[in-house]
Formats: sequence, C-alpha cells, structure tokens
Amino acid sequence: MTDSPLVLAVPSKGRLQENASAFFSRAGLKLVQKAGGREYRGTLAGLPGVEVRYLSASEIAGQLASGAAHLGVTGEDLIREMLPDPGASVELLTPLGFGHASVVVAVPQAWIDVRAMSDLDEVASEMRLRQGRRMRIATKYVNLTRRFFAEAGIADYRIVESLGATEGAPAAGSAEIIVDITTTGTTLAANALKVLDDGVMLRSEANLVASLKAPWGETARAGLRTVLGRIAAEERARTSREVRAALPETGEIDLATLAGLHEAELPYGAPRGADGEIVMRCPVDAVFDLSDALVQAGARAVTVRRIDYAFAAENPLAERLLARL
Ligand SMILES: Nc1ncnc2c1ncn2[C@@H]1O[C@H](COP(=O)(O)OP(=O)(O)OP(=O)(O)O)[C@@H](O)[C@H]1O
Ligand SMILES: O=P(O)(O)OC[C@H]1O[C@H](OP(=O)(O)OP(=O)(O)O)[C@H](O)[C@@H]1O
Ligand SMILES: [Mg+2]
Repeated sequence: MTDSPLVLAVPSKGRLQENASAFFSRAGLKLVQKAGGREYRGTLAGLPGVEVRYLSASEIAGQLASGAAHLGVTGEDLIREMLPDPGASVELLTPLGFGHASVVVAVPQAWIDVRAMSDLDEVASEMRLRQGRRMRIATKYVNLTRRFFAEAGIADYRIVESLGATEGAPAAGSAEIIVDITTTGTTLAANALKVLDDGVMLRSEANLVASLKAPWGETARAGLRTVLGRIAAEERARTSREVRAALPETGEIDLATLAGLHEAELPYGAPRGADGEIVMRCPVDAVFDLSDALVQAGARAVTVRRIDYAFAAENPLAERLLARL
C-alpha cells in the first residue's frame, strides 16, 4: 500500500466554503492556502502528513467516490445524487450543522389542483393520453429524481437535464416542473413555483465524509486520527461544561449516582482523598441541575467552566471508519 498523505478536500467556493473553513479552524485545523489564494492546494498548519485540496462541492463528492480524496466536506444531496450506492464507497462521518437545504419537487403555482405527488401522477397520465407527450422535469438531480418518482409510482415523465437556473425552466417552456435544491424558498417563489406537500425528496446538510476507496496507508491513517481527534475534541468541548466541586469535609457524595442522573462523567476518575476536589463533565443543559445536586449533597463550592478542547483516548469517528477499511 502506498504511503501518501491524507488528502482533505475543502470547498473552494460557493455556499459551503466559508462555513467549512470556520469549522476546521474551530477544531484547531488551520488551512494554509499556498500562493496567495490562487493555488488550489494547501496544507494544515503543523500537520505535514495532510494535503488540502480546494474543490467545488460536487467535485468533492466525485473525488471521495473515486478515492482521489480521503476526507472531505460536501453536501449530502451531492453524495446521494452522484454515488449509486453511497455506503459502498463512502462513510458519512458526521453532519456539520450548516449547508442546510432540501431537494424538492416544485410545480407552477398556477396548478391549483396539484398539491401532492398523486395529483402529479394524474397530470402526467393525462398529458400522455391527451397530448401524446410526457411531462418534462428540469433538474440536475437526475438520479435522485428517478428514484423518488419510481417510489411514488410515477413513470410518465421525461427528465430534461439542467445545468443552472433550473427554476426558470417552466416559464421558459423547456419543462413543466422542476426538482431542485432550496433553502429559503425565495427563488421558487420568484419563479411562481410551489413545493408539493409530499415533494421533499431529501433534507440535506454539509457532512464530513470519508472515502472507503482511497489508499489508506500509514501516513493517511495517522493524519485521519489527528484530524478527527481534534474535531471530536472541539465538539465534546462545545457541547459540554466542566464542573468542579470541593467535596464535603465530612461525609461522602455518591458521585456515581449523581453522574448517572445528570449524564455527567468523571473524565479524570474518582477523587483519591475524601476531601478532595472532583472534576466532572456534563452536557450544557445539565449544568444547573448537576451543580444544585452537588451543593445539596454537601459540596462546599462548585465552579462551572467552558472548555476549549476535550481530548480523549477514544476516537469514535476514526475507529468507526478504520473498522470499515
Ligand atoms: N440554498 C442553497 N442552494 C444550493 N445549495 C445549497 C444551498 N444551501 C446549501 N447548499 C449546499 O451547497 C451545495 C452546493 O453549493 P454551491 O451551489 O454553493 O456550490 P457551487 O460552487 O455552486 O457548485 P455547483 O457549481 O456544483 O453548484 C449544495 O449541493 C448543497 O449541499
Ligand atoms: O431557496 P433559496 O434560498 O432561494 O436558494 C435556492 C437557490 O440557490 C441555489 O443556487 P445558487 O445560488 O447556489 O446558484 P447555482 O444554481 O449557480 O449553484 C439553488 O440552485 C437555488 O437556485
Ligand atoms: Mg450552486
């Protein structure tokens, strides 16, 4: 097996770019773009075993599928559209909380009686019978559309592949209806289109995705552990708080029960002495209940802190992926 670096594919433009760079920098992964932002390759500061490639969101999906990139950030819609059997070539490691958008079936607002896919089925059949032609659907999501329409039992249609400005197709007369991605619905409304009640094909967001086809040599695996370890450390830190308590001078606190009640853990283990200090960690929502419970149980002082990073010996994201390679 080759010992190439970990290739990390990052959106170079479009909606996902800014959020993706912010996500990596929060995790202490500083993207360093070579040669003044014109070069589409870069590095991660301090990690020589990682090579960064700046690509469009759809190219990233393609490179993960082919194995040209090990790890990347892209939209779930693109993965599901471009890969016939996503589970066979990639692993969706974790949704990232940005790039939310839905792939939808939209028809002209003027079609007042058409509200659901079943109505569309009737329209399609009538069009075929009365006018001798098939209903045309403009989209770049050809595969997702075929699958969704097959599941809805609609076969009387034809896909007109669209390369952009899909919402304009019905007004331009190149298709009757469309399948496209939407977030606010502004573009659909501006083009007098409406989404069918049961016409949401996929709710998508940006994901961190790993390739199962890439050459996973030692250097790439080591890079993966570091990158995913930092991402997990940031996530753990952001979603939890550190709770320190001075234990009572007399008596004992049943820490195990308290921890269980408040989804807390003792990352450094139980205290060694009776009147020591303990460090717990709990979800953000559980902070006040846990602190109250500690005070009621006799703790002399309780301090709650935000954490920057919380590293751990386990690396669940990396282990899950490595188990599949
Ligand atoms: N409102 C939105 N419209 C389109 N894509 C969105 C939206 N919100 C999030 N996304 C996500 O961003 C991905 C593509 O982003 P974007 O359109 O910015 O890329 P692009 O650089 O224009 O690439 P392409 O030329 O392939 O469209 C989508 O596939 C989707 O996952
Ligand atoms: O529901 P809305 O918030 O109105 O967003 C949806 C629009 O945004 C996207 O286009 P984009 O701006 O990415 O241009 P593109 O089609 O050239 O990729 C998408 O293709 C829709 O046209
Ligand atoms: Mg776009």
